Amino acid sequence: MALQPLYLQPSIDTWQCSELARGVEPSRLPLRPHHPLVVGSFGTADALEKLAPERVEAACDLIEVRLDLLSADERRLRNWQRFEKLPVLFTARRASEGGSGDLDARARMALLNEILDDAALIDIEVASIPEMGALITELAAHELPWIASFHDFHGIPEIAQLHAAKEAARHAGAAGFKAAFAMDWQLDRLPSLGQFIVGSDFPVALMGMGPFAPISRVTFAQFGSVLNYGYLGDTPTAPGQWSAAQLRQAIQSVQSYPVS
Ligand SMILES: O=C1C[C@@](O)(C(=O)O)C[C@@H](O)[C@@H]1O
Repeated sequence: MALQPLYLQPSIDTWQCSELARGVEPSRLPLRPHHPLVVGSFGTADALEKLAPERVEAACDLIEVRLDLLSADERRLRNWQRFEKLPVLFTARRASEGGSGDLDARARMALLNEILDDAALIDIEVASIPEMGALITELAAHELPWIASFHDFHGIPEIAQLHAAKEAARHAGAAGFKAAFAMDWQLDRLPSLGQFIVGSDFPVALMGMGPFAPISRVTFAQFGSVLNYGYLGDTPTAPGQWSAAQLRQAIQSVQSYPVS
């Protein structure tokens, strides 16, 4: 499969300032300012095996395969190759940020190393950067971009904490920064979180989890969040996710009202 790596662009048109500027032609950047992408996330091997590619293509711009949710036999099938028109983002999530199987850094790197030829983008937690240096070096050698992620299942981080995590991601050579956090009632935090996206010269994706996940995901997309996750099949990969098809439709319905 010869898919191009996926390059991320900041939500405002300042990509020249970012790490991305190194040798990358803007024309190769599929993310355009205020044009958020929808990520269809597979929560089960069954969906990966059975969903019709046309249905998946209609629901999202790229797919996420959660390697930590698949058995060794299921991974060997490489069923993600059925979706040859879509870029694939691979994730092997650490347990402390919601991953399955309590995989240590070595095991997660081994899973990711197996699929590099099929990958357009890799997810590495900001917290895993220090222990996954070997993989990060390998990705740089393959010119394969990666997104640095951050998860908080208890509440919304302070902007200063998000800023520090984003700068750690940028410093380590990530192509973007993504944070998912529990949002129970704090809708009043949406404007400042939105401004965190709008004011960034580095690609940022934010998403709430829990009761206000749906409203937050549409709102953050309006602010220019670059990756917006929904599930494919019947099993969400985070609490409160929309299905990818619903999310895409909702984002499309508000796309004439971008916030910047
Ligand atoms: O990091 C993320 C985002 C996510 O947690 C969400 O909130 O939609 C879903 C995960 O599968 C993915 O790896």
